[in-house]
Amino acid sequence: MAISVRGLVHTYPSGVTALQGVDLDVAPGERVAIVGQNGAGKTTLVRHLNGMVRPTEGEVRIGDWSTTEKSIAELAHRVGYVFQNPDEQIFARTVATDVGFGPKNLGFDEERAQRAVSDALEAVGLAHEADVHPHHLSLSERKRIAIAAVLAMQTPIVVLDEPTTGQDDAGVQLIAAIVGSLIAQGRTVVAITHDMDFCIENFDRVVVMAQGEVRADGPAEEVFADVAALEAAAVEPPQLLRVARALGWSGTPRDARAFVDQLAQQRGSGSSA
Ligand SMILES: Nc1ncnc2c1ncn2[C@@H]1O[C@H](COP(=O)(O)OP(=O)(O)OP(=O)(O)O)[C@@H](O)[C@H]1O
Repeated sequence: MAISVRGLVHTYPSGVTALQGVDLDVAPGERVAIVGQNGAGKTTLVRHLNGMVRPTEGEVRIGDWSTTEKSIAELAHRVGYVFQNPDEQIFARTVATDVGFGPKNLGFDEERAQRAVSDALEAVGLAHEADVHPHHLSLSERKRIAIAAVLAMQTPIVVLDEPTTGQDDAGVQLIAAIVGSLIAQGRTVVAITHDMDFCIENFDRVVVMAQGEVRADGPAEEVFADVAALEAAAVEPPQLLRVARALGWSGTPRDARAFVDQLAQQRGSGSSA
């Protein structure tokens, strides 16, 4: 399902204007990462997608719906939102009840709801914790409960706010696999991330925000090659790219495999650039 954001301005009651006129189109099935410093407006932008925050000016469309005409409950059929802090999202006494809340609220019948819950818990590696109280689990596990709760809603659009925070390598790999599987199912994924390695390895398109504006938007390779835009937005390129630049390479290796291939090529050609 497509997302269309037009001329979006948001001013909080405190008087802070967090978005200064944002335009963004996301095609159905696309995966987009939003990056930028703290306070750039990323969370404010994505909270417009499920109606938690409403435009001061401009419009947000989710498929053929304008968010201003829909309630949060209606928008929940189309947009699943995973909070940055899982404790803002988790409230039930068992993991399974928490993950089952969304499907139940969306009107899934008992059988579909149960399957949605068990598939989602399986996907995040927590099937064995279904009956445990979420507060007995670690932050990284609670984060995965929050992801499962949104997966179980089977929405065409999934928004992830800082999904890899607090995850170890295995957790990051698991989240990368979830993003891959959502895309394979034709769903649209929008993720805010400060983890540039996760970003370049898993997202084809990167949107850079600073001071409530989109400063760069395009294929990951192009955006991360735009040194001026990254510096202006105070975004550090991914680790491998920094090493590649230090070596004087012009290419943009997106993961360790691509880096090693490029290294082998350079050695083969006897060149340093
Ligand atoms: N509920 C709120 N009330 C008032 N101001 C807010 C509120 N939420 C965010 N802001 C302000 O709006 C601006 C943008 O914040 P936002 O959280 O959208 O940025 P962000 O890029 O998501 O940052 P972070 O990476 O820290 O989450 C900041 O100046 C922030 O202080």
